[in-house]
Amino acid sequence: MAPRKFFVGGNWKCNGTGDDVKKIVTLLNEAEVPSEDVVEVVVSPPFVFLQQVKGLLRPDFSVAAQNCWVRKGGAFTGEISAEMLVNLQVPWVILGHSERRALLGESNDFVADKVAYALSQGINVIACIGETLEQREAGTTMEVVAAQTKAIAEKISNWTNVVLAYEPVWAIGTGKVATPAQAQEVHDGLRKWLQTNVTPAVAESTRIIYGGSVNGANCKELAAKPDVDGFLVGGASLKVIFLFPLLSSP
Ligand SMILES: O=C(CO)COP(=O)(O)O
Repeated sequence: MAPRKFFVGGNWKCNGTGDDVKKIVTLLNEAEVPSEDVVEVVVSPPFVFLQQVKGLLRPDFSVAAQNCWVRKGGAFTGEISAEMLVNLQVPWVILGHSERRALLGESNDFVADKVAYALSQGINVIACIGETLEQREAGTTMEVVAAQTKAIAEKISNWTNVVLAYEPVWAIGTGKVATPAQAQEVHDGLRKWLQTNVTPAVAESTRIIYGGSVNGANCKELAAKPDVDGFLVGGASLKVIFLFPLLSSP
């Protein structure tokens, strides 16, 4: 089976202005990085900048939306449908980010429905899962991420276009990165879960990426772990320096 291609996602979250976008994209475009055969780079600006980023960004990088509606579009004020992303030729979407799960009450089932619907429309999905600090301290990390993954697994039959992003909530935006051993333990557990509950082939081919306070200083050690297939970077992705160390790994 082909090795899993390293994946680097930059989640800009709810940040930036049109001018910032121009600056970041210019720097991304100038960066010398390994070929797209080796590393896949996807940046995720806020909806309103997707078109602008798409228009300016180098062709070997692609873009992701940060969310989309759970079903076909219609009378859902404020939402963006998967069909609209297809229409704009946005190939990826991030779904189930913990900020949406926690602040907007997105449940495991709701996220799973979104994943299934986006996939059905031909959009690639970065599906986010992860435990809170309380859950980690209670020793339920694997149980929590397995339940989040199970909800998705029950609603999809093809994992080809899914990247699973393990993002421990306690590590997001806190500067408190998971140790490489902690990340590897959960990624390994998730791969075993996929092996047992989906198929060994899906376990082998699905990329499981890590997110949570990743930066140029800590990414190499994390990337060296066998089950860490890339990153979903938040804060550091607004600074282009994030690319250089990340793309030189593993
Ligand atoms: O939430 C994240 C990526 O989706 C991670 O954010 P930080 O890299 O800012 O911790």
